[in-house]
Amino acid sequence: MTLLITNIKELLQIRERTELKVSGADMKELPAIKNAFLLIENDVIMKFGEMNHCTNIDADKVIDASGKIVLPSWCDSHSHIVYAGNREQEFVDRINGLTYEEIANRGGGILNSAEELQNTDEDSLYEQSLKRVKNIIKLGTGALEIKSGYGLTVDAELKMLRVIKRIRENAPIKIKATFLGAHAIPKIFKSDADAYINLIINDMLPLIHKENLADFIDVFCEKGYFSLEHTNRILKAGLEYGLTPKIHVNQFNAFGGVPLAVKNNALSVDHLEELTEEDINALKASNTIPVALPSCSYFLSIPYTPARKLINAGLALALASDYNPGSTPSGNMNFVVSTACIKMKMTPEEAINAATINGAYAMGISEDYGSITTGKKANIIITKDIPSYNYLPYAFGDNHIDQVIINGKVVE
Ligand SMILES: N=CN[C@@H](CCC(=O)O)C(=O)O
Ligand SMILES: [Zn+2]
Repeated sequence: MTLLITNIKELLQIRERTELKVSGADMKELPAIKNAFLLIENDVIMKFGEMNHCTNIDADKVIDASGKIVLPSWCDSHSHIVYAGNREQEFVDRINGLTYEEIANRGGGILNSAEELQNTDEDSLYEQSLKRVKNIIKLGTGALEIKSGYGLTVDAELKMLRVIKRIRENAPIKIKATFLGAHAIPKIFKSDADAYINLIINDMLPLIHKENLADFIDVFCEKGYFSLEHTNRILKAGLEYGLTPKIHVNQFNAFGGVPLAVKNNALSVDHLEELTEEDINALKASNTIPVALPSCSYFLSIPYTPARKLINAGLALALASDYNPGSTPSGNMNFVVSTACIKMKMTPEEAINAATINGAYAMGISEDYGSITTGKKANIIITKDIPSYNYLPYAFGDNHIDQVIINGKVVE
């Protein structure tokens, strides 16, 4: 099956297969071809170039993209899209003056979602979550990382990870799974956090390994959640089972989590609303990619990750949604890209790089996803007729997507 897209106003994000991420000043460049074509064979990008080279191509299906921009689909490297119910009451409580921290301290927050998930059966959890996944595919997401972390018991963490596995088997997009048993300390372990950490290491990890349910390990390294010592123990235990670290760090407080993550060869460090010079220096000497989550900052009214500081220091930066019921009830990567431009002063080129190739890097899949490259997976966004790619983040409230192609097939 071949699919030919012709008369593309601008084909964005053309890269060599060896370019696994884009860093520093290079993020300002978004290699593109104007008046282009793109040929897809089965699920793979076969060929592309200027329209005047589009000769003698006999395709099964042709899409005329006159006036439209074509780019790789979004690679969302941080989500908690598997959850039960919602936390709209906490949203109203925050409007009325409570803080995220106060809500968590009185047993709400992550523990609230955990209780709801523990009481939800696996099929219902799967249905609720798959609906959200289908929704974000229509919004242009073509690769997604999904975390556990709303289970917090052996059974419920396994239930979440099995649901992620079912989504991976049934949704058309690329899915990576992360074990986040260390998302919060359950109430019954409040006065004995070490006992919960032992449960994660001695009970959860071996079972997850046995069923091959996770690619990565995550910890919420934060005051009131998991200390540096806890984080170090859990990451090391995960590494023994072949799970690469990707951690939540510096959301509210910076106290050494970033250098610790780097020491443990973390693939990514996510959040970073707080950031120190020591953190930047640690990242500079590493392959760990920082990941910013602007929708979370927007929703909680907390500081935005200082993107300019990171990029100006020569680092790569990825953007992700953080889709979850508490701090970010949205998985819309178009909003993420706009908000990064508007609030974090990223240029459209930087934001698109951060949400495609660098997002793919933050999931360890940038050899196959995140750019227009011969041989890569044909996961593509075709926009509506828009003046230029700047218009995507500029007109932030509108949906500019006309069609989404996943594995070479148009999503209905
Ligand atoms: N900060 C930790 N975890 C999630 C939010 C969890 C929640 O509030 O349910 C995040 O990345 O924002
Ligand atoms: Zn998160």
